[in-house]
Amino acid sequence: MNCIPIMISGLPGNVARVMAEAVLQDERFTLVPFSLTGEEISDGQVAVDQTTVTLLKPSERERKINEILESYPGCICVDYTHPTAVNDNAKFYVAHKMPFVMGTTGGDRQDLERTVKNASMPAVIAPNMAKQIVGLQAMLEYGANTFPGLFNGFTLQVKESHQQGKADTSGTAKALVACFNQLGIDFDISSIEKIRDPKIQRENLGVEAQYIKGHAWHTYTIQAPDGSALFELTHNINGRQNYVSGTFDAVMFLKTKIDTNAFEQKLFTMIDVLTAGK
Ligand SMILES: NC(=O)C1=CN([C@@H]2O[C@H](COP(=O)(O)OP(=O)(O)OC[C@H]3O[C@@H](n4cnc5c(N)ncnc54)[C@H](OP(=O)(O)O)[C@@H]3O)[C@@H](O)[C@H]2O)C=CC1
Ligand SMILES: O=C(O)C1=N[C@H](C(=O)O)C[C@H](O)C1
Repeated sequence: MNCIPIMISGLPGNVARVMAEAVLQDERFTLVPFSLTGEEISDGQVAVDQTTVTLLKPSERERKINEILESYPGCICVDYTHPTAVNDNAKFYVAHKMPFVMGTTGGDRQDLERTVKNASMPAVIAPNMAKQIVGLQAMLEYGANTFPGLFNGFTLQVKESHQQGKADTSGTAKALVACFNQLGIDFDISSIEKIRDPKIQRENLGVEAQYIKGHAWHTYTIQAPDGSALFELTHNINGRQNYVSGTFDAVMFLKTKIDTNAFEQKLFTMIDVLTAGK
């Protein structure tokens, strides 16, 4: 089988590096030696293992992309960049008919969905690519759709802890809050408690030192108004390896859709990917 060319956007960022290294280890894929990055980047190239990747600033990408696509036909993009880049990057991929997996959170999510729905190629968009968390999301969505209002009047507390540099409120937490809202709980995403202080993470939460710079710990606490019932859901991810398998499943999902020309629908979620892989 020919290798699928993968362009990882977001190098030299944390997740993009993990993904690029994993692409190099996976015989299904070949790493496109270019990466969309930010305007402030100083170095023009980064090394990923033995591969030199050229970084393309927003001001440089238009000039290079046609040559890249000629050299790597069928290229699929994987975007792990920055909330401020989500919408422009999606528009860039769509303009150049590049299917993509958008792992980056934040940005204008309604605009992102509109961009993909009007595109000629499909995309997978998900705030979390860890398959077990996607499964939890699917369970909660089922519950919310099947038993709307089940938790009417209950209260919710959401705490999410991530590495200090995380720019935005967790997209995963926002997605689960939407399910809790449908279940009847009045809660606004602005009330999500963001924990970014390494001291609190170490001493209060117990995040291991090795994961302080890369972890995603979420706890959702639901209580009955009279205090007679309490429910708690926690999902803690340490490091970034847990996102690789789901990301690559999303790439293979898009490849199958494209090869079978079966994509009237353009916008897909990780629940679509998980369901297809049952
Ligand atoms: N869906 C999922 O499963 C997961 C999603 N995420 C999300 O992925 C994103 C990246 O996380 P993380 O790697 O930790 O973040 P980092 O800050 O480590 O990396 C972000 C990278 O994006 C680059 N960047 C900034 N602006 C642009 C732009 N306009 N175009 C292209 N690249 C740009 C940055 O470059 P510069 O240094 O120049 O700013 C940086 O290298 C976040 O939104 C995070 O929430 C993270 C983990 C899992
Ligand atoms: O920035 C991260 O690290 C993560 N971001 C995603 C989010 O915002 O939900 C997924 C996970 O929490 C890790």
